[in-house]
Amino acid sequence: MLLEETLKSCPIVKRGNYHYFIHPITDGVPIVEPKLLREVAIRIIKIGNFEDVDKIVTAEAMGIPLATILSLYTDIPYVIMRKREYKLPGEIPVFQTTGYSKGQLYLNGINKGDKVVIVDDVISTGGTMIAIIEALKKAGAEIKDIICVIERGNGKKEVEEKTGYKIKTLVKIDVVDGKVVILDK
Ligand SMILES: O=P(O)(O)OC[C@H]1O[C@H](OP(=O)(O)OP(=O)(O)O)[C@H](O)[C@@H]1O
Ligand code: HPA
Repeated sequence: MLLEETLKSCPIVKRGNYHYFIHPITDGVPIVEPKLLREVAIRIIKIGNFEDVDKIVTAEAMGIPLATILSLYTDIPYVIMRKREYKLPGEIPVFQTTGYSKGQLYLNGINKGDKVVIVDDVISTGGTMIAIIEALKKAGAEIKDIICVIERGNGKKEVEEKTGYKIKTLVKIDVVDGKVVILDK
């Protein structure tokens, strides 16, 4: 499939000690082909539970194209956790760490009791997913499903153990000797 094929040939750069892979779905670079975007969206819809869901939730920046296409296919609205503070009433700030960055994420637009599906491009250390789940719990949302396109490292397992939620992914990878390798899940 196109997702696996494009991952195998994508470039790797170092960000501190972190070997960062650069791929259209995770970075929008060098170019996002509609064929790939469609394949990823359809694969997410096939494994995801979008029944009776009020909102799709994602994190800035690279969850946004995914949430947009999923929203168009499912007719479910979406909420973006932004890195910018808006100071709106009820805004929920949470701390986010990744393998190469630290910062804040801000949640708006979720009401108590909302049924949500979380979607993101990658889960690596799991720091971002922990922040998203924490914010949604504070908002009183009911998390119906969590789907990430790509998993690498131990983040998925750690978040599952810590939170009790199951995280679905499309592909598991590792970065070995400057290359992406596809792993069995
Ligand atoms: O499991 P983790 O180690 O937290 O890594 C995963 C997160 O890293 C990336 O986000 P980033 O904050 O770099 O923003 P971007 O979408 O702008 O690249 C990606 O979009 C995930 O949200
Ligand atoms: O290696 C990566 N590449 C792209 N996005 C990411 N988000 C976490 N890790 C990565």
